[in-house]
Amino acid sequence: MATTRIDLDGRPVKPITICMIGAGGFIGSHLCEKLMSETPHRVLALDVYNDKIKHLLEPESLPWATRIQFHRLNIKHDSRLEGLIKMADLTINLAAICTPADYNTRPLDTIYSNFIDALPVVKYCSENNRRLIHFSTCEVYGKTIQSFLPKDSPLRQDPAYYVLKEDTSPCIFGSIEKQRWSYACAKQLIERLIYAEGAENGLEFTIVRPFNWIGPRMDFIPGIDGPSEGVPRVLACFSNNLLRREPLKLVDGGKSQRTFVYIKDAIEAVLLMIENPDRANGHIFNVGNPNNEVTVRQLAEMMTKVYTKVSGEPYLESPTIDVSSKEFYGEGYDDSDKRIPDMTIINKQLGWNPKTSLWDLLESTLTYQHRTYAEAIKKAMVKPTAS
Ligand SMILES: NC(=O)c1ccc[n+]([C@@H]2O[C@H](COP(=O)([O-])OP(=O)(O)OC[C@H]3O[C@@H](n4cnc5c(N)ncnc54)[C@H](O)[C@@H]3O)[C@@H](O)[C@H]2O)c1
Ligand SMILES: O=C(O)[C@H]1O[C@H](OP(=O)(O)OP(=O)(O)OC[C@H]2O[C@@H](n3ccc(=O)[nH]c3=O)[C@H](O)[C@@H]2O)[C@H](O)[C@@H](O)[C@@H]1O
Repeated sequence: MATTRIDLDGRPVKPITICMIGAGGFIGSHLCEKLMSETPHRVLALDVYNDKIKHLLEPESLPWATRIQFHRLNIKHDSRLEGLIKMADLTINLAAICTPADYNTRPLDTIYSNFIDALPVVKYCSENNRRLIHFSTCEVYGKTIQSFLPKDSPLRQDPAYYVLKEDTSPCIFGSIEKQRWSYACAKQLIERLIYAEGAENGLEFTIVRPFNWIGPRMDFIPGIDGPSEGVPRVLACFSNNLLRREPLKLVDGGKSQRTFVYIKDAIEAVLLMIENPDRANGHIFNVGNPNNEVTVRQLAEMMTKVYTKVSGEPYLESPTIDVSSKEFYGEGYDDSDKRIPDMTIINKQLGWNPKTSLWDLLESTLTYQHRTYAEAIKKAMVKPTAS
């Protein structure tokens, strides 16, 4: 018998129905796993694909079979959307094009996916008085103020110029021809629309700004479970290079900095938002791990060390190679220099803090990558490619 769940204020948590749009993706699949295995909540899982949640949908004998339903639909044009939102107490919208390689090469699809396609979701929630948790991105902060200071300015050491805070930090993007920022700008505008729906029409909303969540099932390995010319996010790119024993490509020397958080830590934060509406409604939350900051070059070096450990394969002589962003992503690329989340608001509202170090999260993730892909890659590399 499942024990009754208690919220942060000691009150019993009532089982709810969640309409999860984009449930078949990286974050959605981990969120569905958590909800099914640890809570009594029900999930209407909406997505175009369900490969990453198939293990939750079959067989019928699974203990949670009656609590999760998959609906294959594209929210761009599907009349079932409003009905599914009305059937649920809460809608979580994860649907997006969210791989940087698409932002400057498919800017229209990126803007439509991250702004236009989200409009009906917000409208249906507001008109039907349904709570919304919307996934934005830490990319809405763009570049830090520090990155515009003179190289030798002592102010560069002052956190006020680089720590990113939900209620005070500006959004600083590159110029219009830097089409990389099509995604972040679309996310910013949907945030502003949601915030306005809250202010003017009383929409109960929470906005999540993930700071580089990484773990198993993130994106795809090109040529194995995704297009061979596809360019996924950095974890999958570097995993692919390691699996194929190729040098890891460092865009513009890998100087950019990121903070990475383990997907399983981040999902705990989302569950707290789900089960503590009084503490989460009306808030924007940074969800990241400020203690896990590395440059991309340091990430490559650490992943190489961890991979050698989990695979038992020897080091490569030249583990990395520098490439220009123009060569790697094409015209219009630009980058965030540094992403350190301020944790004040999420600490105060939800008492959440990440636990897993970068080394540990890479060890479990690369163990998964090696176990899942090593054989398939070996076969693919032996088989001559079709001439
Ligand atoms: N993973 C991260 O670290 C991270 C960081 C910042 C922001 N985010 C945001 O979190 C959300 C989820 O990210 P993710 O990493 O799980 O990405 P993902 O690409 O793995 O998942 C997105 C899912 O949405 C689905 N989808 C997209 N368009 C759709 C449509 N029109 N109709 C139905 N389904 C559609 C896709 O099929 C996919 O399964 C996105 O909004 C993304 O911008 C993620
Ligand atoms: O995950 C997030 O929090 C957000 O950031 C990501 O943006 P970014 O971190 O720039 O995406 P990656 O593709 O993971 O690139 C990270 C860094 O690694 C670099 N990189 C990537 C791939 C590679 O092979 N080599 C390499 O040097 C990129 O240039 C960039 O500086 C994506 O925009 C979204 O998932 C999300 O909005």
